[in-house]
Amino acid sequence: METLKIAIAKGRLAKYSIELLEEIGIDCQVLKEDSRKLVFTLPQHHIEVILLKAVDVPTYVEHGVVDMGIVGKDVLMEQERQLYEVVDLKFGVCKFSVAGRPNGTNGKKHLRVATKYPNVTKKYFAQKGQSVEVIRQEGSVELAPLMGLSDVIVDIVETGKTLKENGLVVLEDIANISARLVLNKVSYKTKKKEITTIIDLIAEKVS
Ligand SMILES: Nc1ncnc2c1ncn2[C@@H]1O[C@H](COP(=O)(O)OP(=O)(O)OP(=O)(O)O)[C@@H](O)[C@H]1O
Ligand SMILES: O=P(O)(O)OC[C@H]1O[C@H](OP(=O)(O)OP(=O)(O)O)[C@H](O)[C@@H]1O
Repeated sequence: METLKIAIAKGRLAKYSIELLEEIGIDCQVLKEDSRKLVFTLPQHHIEVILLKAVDVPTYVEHGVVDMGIVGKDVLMEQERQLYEVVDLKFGVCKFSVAGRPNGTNGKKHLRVATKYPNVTKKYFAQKGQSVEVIRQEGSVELAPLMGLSDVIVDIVETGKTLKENGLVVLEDIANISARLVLNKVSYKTKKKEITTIIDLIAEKVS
C-alpha cells in the first residue's frame, strides 16, 4: 500500500482537521503532542501528515509533494490553483464580506479597499464594475478604515466581533467560506484507491 501524504493548515483549522482524521479511524495522537515537528509519519495507517501555514497548503498540493490537503475556501479563492476541491468539510465556517463604516461608501466612484485577499477583492469589484485601489495588508485589516488608509475592507467575518468592536459593519457579503479537502490531480490517478477510500470516509462523516 502506498503512503498518502496529507497537508494540514496550522492555526485555526488544525484542531478540526485532526479531529476529522481521528473520526475516520486515523490515530493522530502524535500530532496533538506539544512539539515543533512538522512531519508526522503514521506507519500503521500508511499516512504522513505535514503541518504548514494555511496559505502554503495549495502550493504543496499543486506541486504533488503531498497528495491531499485541508485548507479554507478563502485561500483557494485567492490562489486559484490547479487542484481538485472535493469535499466541503463544514468547519472553519465564516464568510468573505465588504465592511466599512455604518454610513457606507457615500456613493464614492473610486474606492480604496484594504485586504489580505487582493485577487478576490479585484475580481469582486470588477464584476460589479466598481473602480478600486486595492491596498494589501497582512492582518488587522479592520484598522485601515479606522485610520483613514482605506474606505472599506474585504475580510473574513466569523462572529462579527472584530468589526463590531472597531465600529465597522458588513456592507456586502461576497461568499461563504469553510474548510475544503483538496487533491493533487496526478495523485488522484496514481493513488486512486487509497484516495477514494479516504474521500468516501470523510464525505460520509461530514454529510
Ligand atoms: N474568524 C476567522 N478568521 C480567520 N480565518 C478563519 C476564521 N474562521 C475560520 N477561518 C478559516 O481558518 C483559516 C486559517 O486561519 P488562521 O487564522 O489560522 O490562519 P491565517 O489566516 O493564515 O493566519 P495567520 O496569518 O495569523 O497565521 C482561514 O484561511 C479561514 O479559512
Ligand atoms: O468575525 P470575527 O469572529 O471577529 O472574526 C474575524 C476576524 O478574524 C480574522 O482575523 P485573525 O484573528 O486571523 O487576525 P488577523 O487580523 O491578523 O488576520 C479576520 O481577519 C477578522 O479580523
